[in-house]
Amino acid sequence: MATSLTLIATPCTAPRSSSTSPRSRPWRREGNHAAIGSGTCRRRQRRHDDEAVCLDQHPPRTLRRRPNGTYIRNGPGMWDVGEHAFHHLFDGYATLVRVSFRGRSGGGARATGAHRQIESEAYRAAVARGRPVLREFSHCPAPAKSLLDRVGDLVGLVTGAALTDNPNSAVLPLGDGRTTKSSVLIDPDTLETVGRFRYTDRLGGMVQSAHPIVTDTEFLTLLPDLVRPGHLVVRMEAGSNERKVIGRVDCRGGPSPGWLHSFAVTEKYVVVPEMPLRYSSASLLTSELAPFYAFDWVPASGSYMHVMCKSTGKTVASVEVPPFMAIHFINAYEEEGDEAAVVVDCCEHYGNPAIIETLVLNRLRSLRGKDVLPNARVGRFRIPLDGSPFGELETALDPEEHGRGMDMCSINPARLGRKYRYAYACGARRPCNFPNTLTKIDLVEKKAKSWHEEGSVPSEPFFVARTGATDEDDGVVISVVSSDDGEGYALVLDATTFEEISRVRFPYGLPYGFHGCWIPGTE
Ligand SMILES: CC(=O)/C=C/C=C(C)/C=C/C1=C(C)CCCC1(C)C
Ligand SMILES: CC(/C=C/C=O)=C\C=C\C=O
Ligand SMILES: [Fe+2]
Repeated sequence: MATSLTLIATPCTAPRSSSTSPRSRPWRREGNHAAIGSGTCRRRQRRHDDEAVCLDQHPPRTLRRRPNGTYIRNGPGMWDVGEHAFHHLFDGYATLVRVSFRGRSGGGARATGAHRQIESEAYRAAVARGRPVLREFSHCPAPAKSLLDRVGDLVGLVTGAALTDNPNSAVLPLGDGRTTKSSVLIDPDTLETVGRFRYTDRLGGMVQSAHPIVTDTEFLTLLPDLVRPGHLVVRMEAGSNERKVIGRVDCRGGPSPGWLHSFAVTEKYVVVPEMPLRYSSASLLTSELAPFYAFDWVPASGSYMHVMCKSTGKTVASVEVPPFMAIHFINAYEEEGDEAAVVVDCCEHYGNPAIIETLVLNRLRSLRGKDVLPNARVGRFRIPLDGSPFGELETALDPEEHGRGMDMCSINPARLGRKYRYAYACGARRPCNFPNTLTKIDLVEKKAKSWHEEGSVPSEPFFVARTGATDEDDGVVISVVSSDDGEGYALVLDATTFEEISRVRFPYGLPYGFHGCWIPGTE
């Protein structure tokens, strides 16, 4: 049986029934894929199946770092449907990109690539009707005209059926090697949408963190509770379809939970962030946009970090912290001793939600070369475990090291929840309106090394360890790049030196995308 993968719908996981089997629909490539970096829309028709692509020559010293396996990346690749053009980067219908590397001992190497739309119900309905039908990140469908339809709309909002199931953020292989969890199941070879996941529990959860943490043994995620403001921390064992509640964290500020795109874990704890960018219940109920789409920015509500023990479900620390704005958490670890604490790192936007507006598509397309990317840093929280009411937030290294911009991070997964040294992220070479470098951040030396190519927009640098590696940075970093001329390639960097090993050219432009995963090949 082919390995299946989980695509985590962002963030609506409401299971939907479907009358047509996704398999019965031939794949079609509607709309266009706009490489946001170049601002061009490439309308060349392409089959979804493999296109021959070549690996550039490798300098001999890098041969032992040649990857062997498949990289799959997800992201919002289609921003136009019918006459409708989406407004925000996060609205686009999910597009998968796959690059399969076949390293050969003693010489050559080959790689093939493919891309394909995910057939979520949101995507299928939009294609069928020639306009978006469900609520996307920045788009609310027009309210129904008749009273009956309005009742239908309200039911849709309450049950979550009106919210998107467009899974445009992450793609995760489940640790059980058996099957996949979450809303959309993907065949990693053909990228075909092969089914939908149904939880067997009754936790509901219209909305969940876009970045569940998946290991060989478990799947951890957070479910926001908008009725009694708080978060459920839930766990699903590998091989099970049933999420179980570990515990609940009550919100300390605001009328609703903070947006939780991602979160962090240590070996013993789950860290639940609560930032002032909070779900807008009014927006969700009235289907009207809030100042930040589905969110309000409520600085007066405060910022907090909660730490829950994974084994007991008890909240062992709940501290107020300086205001913060973070979409992505990098990693966390425990510090023992007299001053026991949990250290949590994130891509922090100086407590400023402006990054959300920066990602509006017409700004990305029209402000190229203008220095309008808001500053960001590696924000390091220290959460004391001695009952103190406050936690600290400091800047982990001089942000000039990464051009005062940073987001879209990865680490060596072997360091998850443990003390670590290296983070990989997209950084900035200014002036720019979007992260345009790949950066390797050394959190011990407090230095960064960067890769940059004029006019190119690289996506998240994804770390893949070398088989048998023991050093934290022994491996490669993979990123899919949209180049200035609208073309696209997958880039492989040596994670130690951060020098280029190879690039795999796609014979056509690729859309910008978000997060990827790695499926090791057979040796
Ligand atoms: C891709 C990414 O980073 C974020 C995407 C976020 C989405 C699609 C969020 C959607 C929504 C909420 C966060 C709250 C409920 C409404 C809805 C618009 C589905
Ligand atoms: C692309 C992005 C932030 C860039 C900031 O500099 C965030 C994407 C989030 C999706 O997962
Ligand atoms: Fe993300």
